[in-house]
Amino acid sequence: MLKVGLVGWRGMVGSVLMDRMRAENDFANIEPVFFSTSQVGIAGPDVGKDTPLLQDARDLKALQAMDVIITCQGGDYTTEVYQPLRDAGWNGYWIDAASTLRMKDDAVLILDPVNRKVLDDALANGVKTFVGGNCTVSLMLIALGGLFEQDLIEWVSPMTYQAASGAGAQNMKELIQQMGAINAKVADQVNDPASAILEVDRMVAETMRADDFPKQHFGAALAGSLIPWIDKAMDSGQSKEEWKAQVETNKILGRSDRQIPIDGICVRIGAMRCHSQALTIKLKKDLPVGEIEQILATHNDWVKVVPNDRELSIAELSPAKVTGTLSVPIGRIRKLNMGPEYISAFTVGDQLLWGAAEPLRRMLNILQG
Ligand SMILES: NC(=O)C1=CN([C@@H]2O[C@H](COP(=O)(O)OP(=O)(O)OC[C@H]3O[C@@H](n4cnc5c(N)ncnc54)[C@H](OP(=O)(O)O)[C@@H]3O)[C@@H](O)[C@H]2O)C=CC1
Ligand SMILES: N[C@@H](CC(=O)OP(=O)(O)O)C(=O)O
Repeated sequence: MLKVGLVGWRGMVGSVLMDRMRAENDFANIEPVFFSTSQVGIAGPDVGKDTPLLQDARDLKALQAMDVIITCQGGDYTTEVYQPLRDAGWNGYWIDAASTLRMKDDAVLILDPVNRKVLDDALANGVKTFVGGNCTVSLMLIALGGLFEQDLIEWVSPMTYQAASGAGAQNMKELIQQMGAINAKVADQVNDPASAILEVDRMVAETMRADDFPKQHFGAALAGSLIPWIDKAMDSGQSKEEWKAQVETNKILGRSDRQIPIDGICVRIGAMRCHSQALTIKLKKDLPVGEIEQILATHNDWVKVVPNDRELSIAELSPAKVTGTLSVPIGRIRKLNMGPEYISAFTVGDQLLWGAAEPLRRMLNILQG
């Protein structure tokens, strides 16, 4: 039985990972050891079997006793601990949700429904470092897996609508505070059938622009508004989130030769934990929509093709419907006026499940054969 160290298990991504591992009975097949950076020595979470008290996540000796370490603790922790642990001679499997190691040559990106062969080859070649991809990238690949697998895509331009959860737990709370602050200011007028909507709108705008509007984490209004920039700025003019789309997609697919161009604009919107993406795709050839839908639908167990129908699109392609599930619906698939090889699509996925936690637990299962 593999001795598995879990770090970051009580954070937001870690909690989703724990829920999934409990639901799939993953703890039955491993010897779990829980680590913490702040709660050393107290009892760990209930996983249906005895576990040692919480160990110090910075204790290299304790970490070296693990066959596998899964971390959702974040990039700073990875930066602090990973290399010293390797330098100390630890040769176990490191499975990480953070982006820190993603572009290292000796790290492979995990998304097994899309790149199982890349993962199997890596394991056969002795790779020991496996990193979950960026949430937007992983969700796009689960949705478009069939077209990528058959090498039918010339390029993709994803325009994203990303949830508050991608920025962290505090940001999710701030979004709700913002909604509450707006409602509190205009509740009487909203409930008064005789009130003038333009006056309500003026009060809302004033509330969002006020100095005391809760925006400590986002730095701007998200409720009733949006933020057209996610992560740091790159020299290319892209945001780092936009830069990740091409480099990570091609790395997940194991393409080192000809890169598939992928570029668009990433936008934060007031959804809770589902990222949505409007995709413009140039195919390598003119395929009937029915055939495209068939290729997409049969690729994996989680993608769900939604017919390009008004009622179905509204019902199925929404963060409210998808949140908390592993389903990745894709719809609005139609030919664009630009030409027969150009199609549109719209996809939604829970960024904490396929976007973060799920690839990690599946990698652990792959290690167990
Ligand atoms: N948020 C996202 O969408 C995604 C995040 N990631 C990666 O995962 C990392 C972790 O993200 P996320 O889960 O959002 O981070 P969190 O801030 O929710 O958790 C990180 C750590 O904070 C500590 N912590 C302190 N106070 C609390 C508290 N009250 N409740 C829970 N934990 C607490 C815990 O460590 P301790 O027990 O040691 O105190 C915990 O493991 C990110 O840095 C990123 O690298 C990857 C993909 C998506
Ligand atoms: N940047 C993503 C969330 C995230 O954590 O991404 P990454 O794992 O690439 O750092 C978002 O804001 O929605």
